[in-house]
Amino acid sequence: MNHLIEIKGVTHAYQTPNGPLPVLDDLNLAVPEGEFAAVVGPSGCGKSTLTRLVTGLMKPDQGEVWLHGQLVKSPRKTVGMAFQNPVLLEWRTILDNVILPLEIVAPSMPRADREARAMELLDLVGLTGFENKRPSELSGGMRQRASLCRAIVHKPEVLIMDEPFGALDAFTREDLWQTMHALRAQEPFTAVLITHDLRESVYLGDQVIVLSGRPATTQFVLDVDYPDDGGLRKIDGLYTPQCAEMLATLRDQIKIAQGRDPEAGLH
Ligand SMILES: Nc1ncnc2c1ncn2[C@@H]1O[C@H](COP(=O)(O)OP(=O)(O)OP(=O)(O)O)[C@@H](O)[C@H]1O
Repeated sequence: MNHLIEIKGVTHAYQTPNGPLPVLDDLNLAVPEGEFAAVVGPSGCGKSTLTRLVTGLMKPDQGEVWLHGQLVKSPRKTVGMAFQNPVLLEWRTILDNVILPLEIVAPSMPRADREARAMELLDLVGLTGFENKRPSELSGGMRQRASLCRAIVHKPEVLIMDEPFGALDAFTREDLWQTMHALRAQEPFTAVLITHDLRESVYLGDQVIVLSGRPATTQFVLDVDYPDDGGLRKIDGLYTPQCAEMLATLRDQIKIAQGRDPEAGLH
């Protein structure tokens, strides 16, 4: 199979005043082109560290990260990023914020073409009419929609998302989940989503990767078999026995990752 992202035997430790802090230990994962991988694991296990390695912002002590058949040795321009707090520039309009990656990756692209590309995405996420507003004039959910447009405007080879929906209320979050599927249907991309929300991981993921406690290794991989509704994933599907079973499996795996007994009660 053609894997767009391959992480092979990655081991990493941070150097701290108290000595090395091992964070990742012989971590392996592979994401095929066009697939959406959700990564879950105990708090502090090393999920964000993993994103820094995939984007080339850091080099692992051992092991290799491959993107599109190329060994990652330095920061990659062609990666899209979205974070919990959308870092939009207040002195730019929403349209100019979305255009920003094109200014870096495609400096010779005519302004009109950049605007057309950004407007196409803003339309897809329901932000037509807000393109000339400043970020502070938008709600948190709208800002996150704009930030998702900015993350994919330059058609990145991979989209990395670190808890992009974590700070949103439950209704807005579900709206954004559906927006993600709409964006993918329009222009397929390969994505890695870091999340603490197991329902989110199942709704959005083609595979869910459970990391062990720190130092993290790949503990379990769930291939998501979402109830099919004519090729569409509906939120209601989360409440079917099929999804309940996947969620129960993931909950048990998280307990194991935390060093708890899945058969035990709350404690
Ligand atoms: N630059 C750094 N220097 C030293 N230690 C670090 C550094 N960055 C992260 N750490 C530590 O490494 C561990 C893993 O951090 P990381 O942010 O990757 O975990 P995480 O799984 O994303 O956490 P959370 O689930 O809480 O968001 C944590 O204990 C953190 O304190």
